[in-house]
Amino acid sequence: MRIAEPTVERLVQYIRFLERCRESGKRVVSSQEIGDALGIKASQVRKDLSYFGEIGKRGVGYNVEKLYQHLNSIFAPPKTWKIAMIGVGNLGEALLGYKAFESEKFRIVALFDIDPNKIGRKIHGIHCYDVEEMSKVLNEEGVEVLIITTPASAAQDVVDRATSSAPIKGILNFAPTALVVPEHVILYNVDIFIELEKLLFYIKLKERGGNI
Ligand SMILES: NC(=O)c1ccc[n+]([C@@H]2O[C@H](COP(=O)([O-])OP(=O)(O)OC[C@H]3O[C@@H](n4cnc5c(N)ncnc54)[C@H](O)[C@@H]3O)[C@@H](O)[C@H]2O)c1
Repeated sequence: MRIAEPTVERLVQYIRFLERCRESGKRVVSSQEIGDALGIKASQVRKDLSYFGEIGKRGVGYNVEKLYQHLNSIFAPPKTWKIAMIGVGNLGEALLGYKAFESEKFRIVALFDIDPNKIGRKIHGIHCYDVEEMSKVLNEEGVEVLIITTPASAAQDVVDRATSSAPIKGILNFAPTALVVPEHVILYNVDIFIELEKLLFYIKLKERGGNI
């Protein structure tokens, strides 16, 4: 089943919101409440959730636990994805310090860098290896996903080396460069500046009453 990217983003938001509901002991939630908390129309929430089968009753709301388990089962197969990060500079370290990485669904098991001051050290509790050891470590650890936070100039080379020597399935790339990856690898680019440009564009559009 092909799910549009904005839908996937909303589903992730629903899961996060339901996590908060579970933590606070809330048992039932309505599409209106979910929508209000996330700034999404209740009709959109109902549409998204009905897409995966009827899991709520009209007028009664959704059982938080059931909906949470249901949405999670769409996203995370019952395994912990092993991730390696390549390039542990300012951005890499900031990401490693981000609480969301403490998850049952994925675990960063190895870091790689070329900086002798980082190699052999633990950063946020994770061992940093020499990038030259990448092939060996990726295979030993069973890494399937890479996060690329190297300078743009180094990204393609590390990706080529990793994908040609280990069974990598997906790459989350932060380096501002158009990476070429083998067909079996899913590449996802994250660029905060593109997001910011988009935001500024829409602010301008709104200020002009919808006209460019
Ligand atoms: N996508 C975004 O929104 C976003 C935001 C900020 C930065 N960036 C990009 O993320 C990347 C990292 O930014 P930063 O500020 O952390 O830079 P940084 O210079 O602080 O860190 C880069 C790290 O990569 C290491 N490195 C260099 N060459 C390497 C190689 N061949 N193999 C392994 N490691 C290597 C360096 O030693 C360093 O630790 C850059 O490409 C930057 O443009 C993206």
